[in-house]
Amino acid sequence: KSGEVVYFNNPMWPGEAHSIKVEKILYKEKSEYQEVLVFESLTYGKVLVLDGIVQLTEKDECAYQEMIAHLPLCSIPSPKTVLVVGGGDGGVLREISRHSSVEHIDICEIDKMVIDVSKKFFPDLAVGFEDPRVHLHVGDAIEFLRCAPEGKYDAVIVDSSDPVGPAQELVEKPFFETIAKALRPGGVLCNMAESMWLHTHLIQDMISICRETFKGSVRYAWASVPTYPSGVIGFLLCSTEGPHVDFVNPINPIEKLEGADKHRRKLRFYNSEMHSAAFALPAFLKREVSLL
Ligand SMILES: NCCCN[C@H]1CC[C@H](N)CC1
Repeated sequence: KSGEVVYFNNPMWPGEAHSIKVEKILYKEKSEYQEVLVFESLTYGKVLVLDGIVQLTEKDECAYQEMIAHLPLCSIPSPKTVLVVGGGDGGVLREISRHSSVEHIDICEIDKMVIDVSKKFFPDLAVGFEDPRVHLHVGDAIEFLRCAPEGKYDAVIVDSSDPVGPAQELVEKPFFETIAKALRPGGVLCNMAESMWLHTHLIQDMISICRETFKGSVRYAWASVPTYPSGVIGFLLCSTEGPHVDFVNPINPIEKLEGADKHRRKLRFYNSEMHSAAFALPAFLKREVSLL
């Protein structure tokens, strides 16, 4: 209710809860897949919640959307064909469309309600759907990728919710194998990869699977997102066999793209320094997930 504080606790982060003060509930319905909630918060703008898990807030969504899109796309010379798995709020599409080299963007989102709710309550994110290069597929990404042509994509971005509920299968080996098949040689994957403080076992499992599945590089990066549990979120960057990809030093720096579009919203988080810094990892993580 308005004025109350809502507590987000979940088996994904036992023994702790994150709380945000609610000003006004704006939307609350059950879709075919999950409960969709939107509320106006006191200090983070509007907030999107799926099955009791914060997906984004207007105040800090820039960190996640900009990093998950530009870490992969700035790591290859001239991305042309991109696939987004999930991402129904449109924020990642908004970021991909900054890249003038991109000619075709497929997005596969399972829950139409997320798209409709974002268009109604989060126009600054849903603007991503207006780009003429975007081709929307409402359905299960497992099926979509099973049928995807071999070597079609330069980049795949998996902007998923937590692997509990609809996104469960998106961290399993068969799914990663279909992504590797759909990527061209030297193509790149950027996958949401949870919290270094809370999920090192899951991160280790994902890294092991990706090391077997992607014969290029596998690197872990992270960013600060205050409204995600433990205040950080990780990204797993993988490249397929082929032209070497150096994820740490962006070959296609965003700064050369900026200013191209006067009326486009400015970047609020990502830049080439943040890109490189994102791959610096704490000692415990390097040890625990056997990262070089
Ligand atoms: N496109 C909005 C972000 C979706 N990804 C988030 C990653 C962290 C999760 N705990 C919640 C969803």
